[in-house]
Amino acid sequence: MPTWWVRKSGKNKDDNHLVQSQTRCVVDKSSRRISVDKKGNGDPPVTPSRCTPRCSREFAGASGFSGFDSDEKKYHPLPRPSLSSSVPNDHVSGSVSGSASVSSVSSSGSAEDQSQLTSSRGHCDVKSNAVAASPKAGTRPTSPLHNRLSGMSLESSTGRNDDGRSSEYHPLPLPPGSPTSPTVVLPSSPTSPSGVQGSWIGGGPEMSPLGFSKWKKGKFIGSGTFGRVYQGFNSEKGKICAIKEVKVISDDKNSKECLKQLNQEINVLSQLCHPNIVQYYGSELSEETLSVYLEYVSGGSIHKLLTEYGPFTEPVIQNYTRQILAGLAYLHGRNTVHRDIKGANILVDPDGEIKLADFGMAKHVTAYSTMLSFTGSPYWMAPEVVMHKNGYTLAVDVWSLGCTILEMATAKPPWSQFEGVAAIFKIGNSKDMPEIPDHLSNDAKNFIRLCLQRNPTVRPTASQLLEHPFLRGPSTRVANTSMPKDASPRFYDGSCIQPTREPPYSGRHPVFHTIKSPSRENVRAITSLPVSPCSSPLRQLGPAYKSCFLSPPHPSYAFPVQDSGYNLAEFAASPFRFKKDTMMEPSSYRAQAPNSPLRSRLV
Ligand SMILES: Nc1ncnc2c1ncn2[C@@H]1O[C@H](COP(=O)(O)OP(=O)(O)OP(=O)(O)O)[C@@H](O)[C@H]1O
Repeated sequence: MPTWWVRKSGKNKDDNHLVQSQTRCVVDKSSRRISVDKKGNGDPPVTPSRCTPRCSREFAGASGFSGFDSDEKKYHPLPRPSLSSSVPNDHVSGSVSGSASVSSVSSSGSAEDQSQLTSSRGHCDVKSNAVAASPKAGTRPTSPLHNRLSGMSLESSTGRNDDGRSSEYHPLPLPPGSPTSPTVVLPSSPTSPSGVQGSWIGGGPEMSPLGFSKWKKGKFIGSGTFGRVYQGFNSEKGKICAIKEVKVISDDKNSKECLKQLNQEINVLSQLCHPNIVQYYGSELSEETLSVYLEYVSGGSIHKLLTEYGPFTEPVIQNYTRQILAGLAYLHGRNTVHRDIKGANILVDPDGEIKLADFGMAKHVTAYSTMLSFTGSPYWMAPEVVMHKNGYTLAVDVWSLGCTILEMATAKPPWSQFEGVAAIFKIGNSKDMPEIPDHLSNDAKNFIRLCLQRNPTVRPTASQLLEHPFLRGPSTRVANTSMPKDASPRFYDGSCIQPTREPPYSGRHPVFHTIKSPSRENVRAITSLPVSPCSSPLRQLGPAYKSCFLSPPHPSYAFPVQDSGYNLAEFAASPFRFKKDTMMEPSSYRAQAPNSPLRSRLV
């Protein structure tokens, strides 16, 4: 069994070692995720996006728990828990200062992620709703984190304190778009003695009358790189949820990283509402843990299904792919990139409905920003990510989708015959296309090839791919038994709401092609040129590999090689064909000398 497929714990240890020692990339314990941060030096300033009707809600998620920088010298804002002590009303409202505090801690790519997310929401006034929205709004919590972070042990497996008492919880925010969605946002607290700034996650009447969380933690489902997942139960509504939990341990680097990831997930998910994206219900901070409450998807992940039942048939692949794309089109329509699309992060409910999950890597992209961090799971990673170019776009998800389709067809990801660094080389520095199983239809093969084009600017967008014949073929009709019953976003109790920032859905089925994909202008702005191979993790491998740094752009950046029997030109000529971006034409690239200053920071 190839090492990539072994479950996380303890697997690929040798491989991890190899990657870490040779490339200084960080490879997680599963070796399926690599992270390389690059300093955001010289980044253009992030311009806040315009205020939308949902901004106040977004503040609740964004301004609260503001992320953790891996740089130990910097402050690490933590949620401000508990509602126990009083606070003057003027602290409860007003334009949020959270973004400022976030920005102040941002220097790495990861922290920059946070600041971008927050900055984009940073100019909305939440004053008017603040006090009215929550009965608790007139009280300001003290931050038990101050005590906790000075070294308390936080091990508990029950979700309750070891003495049996419940922790104090944050009220849960209502789902996005809720008319009564609370908008209480507290300004950042002064820095605590432990050097941690406090801020508050969300708010809302999701506490029981006694002040305890309505959510009860149930059986353990599984653990990921950044936390443990449990089943949960809403004691008032009788609804099941998934609880993603991270322990808050002071002065623990790992805990901070996990908290940062979970906060990232909260920031992104709290703004999303789509049938093919796992629904965010709320989050709470107790004395010991940060918990995120999510829609429970009982079927498990595509990865799990593949492990248990083997490769999927083409109709199933079609069906799942279409739903994944629907979720991606929605996400990309909000200029948000998932960055970690793979079977393990795509859940399936018992009806075969797909839910994109695990948004810990997701990031909002603005026209003025470039994505600088190198993060994700290597086998599903796009070449431009592997090569750590000066910016990449929503197109990275399309590449990963192509890899996921291959994963569904073969029960293993592309390049799985290669280990660690070798796989990274193959993806980033070869012209090779991963093997596509022969048994797939020509439509399927063509679809995969379109996704796996090395030049991100010629990759079709998610919306464009929804129109591809592969998803419209006869087998789609056979397999299409579980399209979302209702494409409208939903409250956590199942009722539907209309998205505020999205083109309205018409009727019972989503009109996905109306979702506006980011303009090519934006893509240009996002994608900084030239290609900068010097920032690639491959560069860390030393002089022996330097020849690759001066390589001209791959010829494979041209339209992909034709597969026998399928007329790719026909697809290229179709109305939804994407345009080539002349900005990314090979002549636009400038080679960078291998001894140019290294601009990336590998952690
Ligand atoms: N909303 C959910 N409903 C049901 N199960 C879930 C839900 N979210 C996650 N899980 C399950 O919990 C386990 C851990 O998920 P998590 O997202 O933390 O990690 P992962 O995706 O497996 O790995 P990684 O974090 O490395 O990508 C997985 O088995 C996943 O299928």
